Amino acid sequence: MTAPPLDVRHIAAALPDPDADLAFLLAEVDWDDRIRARRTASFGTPYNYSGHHYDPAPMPPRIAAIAAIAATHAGHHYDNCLANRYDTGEHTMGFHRDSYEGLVPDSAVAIVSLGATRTLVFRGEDRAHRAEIVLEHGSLLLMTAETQRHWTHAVPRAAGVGLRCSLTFRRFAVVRPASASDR
Ligand SMILES: O=C(O)CCC(=O)C(=O)O
Ligand SMILES: [Fe+2]
Repeated sequence: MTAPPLDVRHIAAALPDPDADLAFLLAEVDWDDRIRARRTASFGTPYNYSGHHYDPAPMPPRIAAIAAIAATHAGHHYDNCLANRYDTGEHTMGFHRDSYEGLVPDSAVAIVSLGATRTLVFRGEDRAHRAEIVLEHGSLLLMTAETQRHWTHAVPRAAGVGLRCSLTFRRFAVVRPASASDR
C-alpha cells in the first residue's frame, strides 16, 4: 500500500527573533533528563510523551508568543508545548508518530526549530517512501493528523552538529464535564 502524499507545510523564518527565543530556552528552562536521547520540557496542558508524565506548567510568555504564531499558520490555537533539546548531533529522536490521545483529532502538530540545522526524516507506512525536510533556525513545520497516521518521523544522528532545540505544539480536546442536559 502506498502512503498518501506527505502533507506538511514548512515556513522558513517564521519567528521575529529566534536568537532571543533560543537564549531564553537555554537560560530559563529547567530541562528534564528522563529520556536518554535528548532533554525535554513541557508547558501548558500536560502531554504524556514517550511513556513519561509531565505536570501541568504555565506557558512562559515568550513560548506563548511562539504558540500564537504557530496558531495563525495552523488556523487553531495550541495549549501544549513539548520542548526538545539536542545538545549535540548525537542526540536524536527515533521514528515515531505523535500520539493523538487527548488531542483534537484533525489538529496539526507544529515544530518550531531553534539553533543548529537538523534534518527531519519521514518514512511512509509502506517503508518504501522517504522524505527529508531540513529544519533551520526560526522555521515552522506543520504536520497534519492524516500525515501522522501514514508516515513516521525521526531526527537522526548528525555528525559534528551543535545544539538545537525544537518546540512542538499540540492542541488538546476540551474535556467537557457532564452536565444535567447530557443525561
Ligand atoms: O525535534 C524535532 O524536530 C522533532 C520533534 C518531534 O517529532 C516530537 O516532539 O514529537
Ligand atoms: Fe514527533
